[in-house]
Amino acid sequence: MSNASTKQLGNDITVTINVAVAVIYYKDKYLLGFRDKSQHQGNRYEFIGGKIEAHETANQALIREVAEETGIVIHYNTIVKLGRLHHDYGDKKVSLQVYRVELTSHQYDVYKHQDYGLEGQMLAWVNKSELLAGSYNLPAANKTILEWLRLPSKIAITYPLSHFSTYPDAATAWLQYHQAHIASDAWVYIRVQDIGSKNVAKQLMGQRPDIKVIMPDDINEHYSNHHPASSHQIIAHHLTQTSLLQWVDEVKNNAAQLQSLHHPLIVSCHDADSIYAANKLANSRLERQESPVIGIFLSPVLATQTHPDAKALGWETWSDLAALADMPVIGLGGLSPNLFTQATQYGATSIAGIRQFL
Ligand SMILES: Nc1nc2c([nH]c(=O)n2[C@@H]2O[C@H](COP(=O)(O)OP(=O)(O)OP(=O)(O)O)[C@@H](O)[C@H]2O)c(=O)[nH]1
Repeated sequence: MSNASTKQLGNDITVTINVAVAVIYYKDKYLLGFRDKSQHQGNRYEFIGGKIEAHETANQALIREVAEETGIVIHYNTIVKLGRLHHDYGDKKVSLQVYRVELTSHQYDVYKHQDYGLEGQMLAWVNKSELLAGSYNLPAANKTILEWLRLPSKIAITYPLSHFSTYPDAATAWLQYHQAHIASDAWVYIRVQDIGSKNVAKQLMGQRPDIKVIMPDDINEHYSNHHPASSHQIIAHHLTQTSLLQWVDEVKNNAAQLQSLHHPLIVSCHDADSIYAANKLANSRLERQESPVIGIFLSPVLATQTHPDAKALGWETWSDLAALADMPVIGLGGLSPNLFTQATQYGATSIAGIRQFL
């Protein structure tokens, strides 16, 4: 990997600096460095990282930079790719390759009182909630990284209404079940497919104001315009693979519709082509300063009861596909919450499901 790629456009030569960035954390504590005022984007906090040298992979650069700047050896830690993003600071263009690195309790104990890094820079362990609330002044490109970090480790998906079709009143049964079973403050993808379900979705949000909701994109209008009270609960919109590919094909009206989605997006992908489409969408939204694509549901990892005809990818193929994505990847299909650690070893930032996640 080259540390700088050069693009010539007429007389305008722009150099992009490739940077490896480590989001180092232990439980709710996140490690920030402070950039000296003489540096680019100086007098701001940053995640530990630096330029990728010509002979290095991003991963190698990450391990080297973390060791050089802090002394922490992360060679044996699980390193999960969060995403890649480009940012033009005007005076400099950067391409950040961002990874999440969870420290062991021993590593945290050793380094938690280290106030300065090995290059003399100030270090700080900060609370995740304050970091995400914007309490620390970071370079502008990091805004998207903070959006990615909002994703929880587990996401629940609701049952389809048809799951309750044997009940005399399926909608009431659906509502009662989800109202009682969703964990507090959980992120829930309310997968509603018809008008009747949309109504119960609204009722569920009313009964459970604590939950953060991922909504199908086609009912954005419905909720934003008619239910502003519950719209603060909508944390992201979901885009099916079909809608995503239609966007790429620039199907009539679809692009405009996507621009009208003001919340972050989570998209579904099942193959490499759709992941490339998701990358394209993410890039375009970044350039237009629209809210970012914060994740991909990549499925099915394993065989599922809900989609018995879909061929499972298996962890190895899933992992190869996840590596292509420029944003966090959520494992979906045949998973249970206790597979989270295993999933991270294959590159998942989060896992999702219906059964056992509710
Ligand atoms: N380490 C780090 N760099 C970041 C972050 N966000 C961000 O935009 N960058 C940008 O990525 C580049 C980092 O490379 P660097 O730290 O080696 O660059 P530098 O020019 O400050 O270092 P140098 O003095 O060695 O040339 C800088 O342009 C910096 O502004 C971040 O969270 N961490």
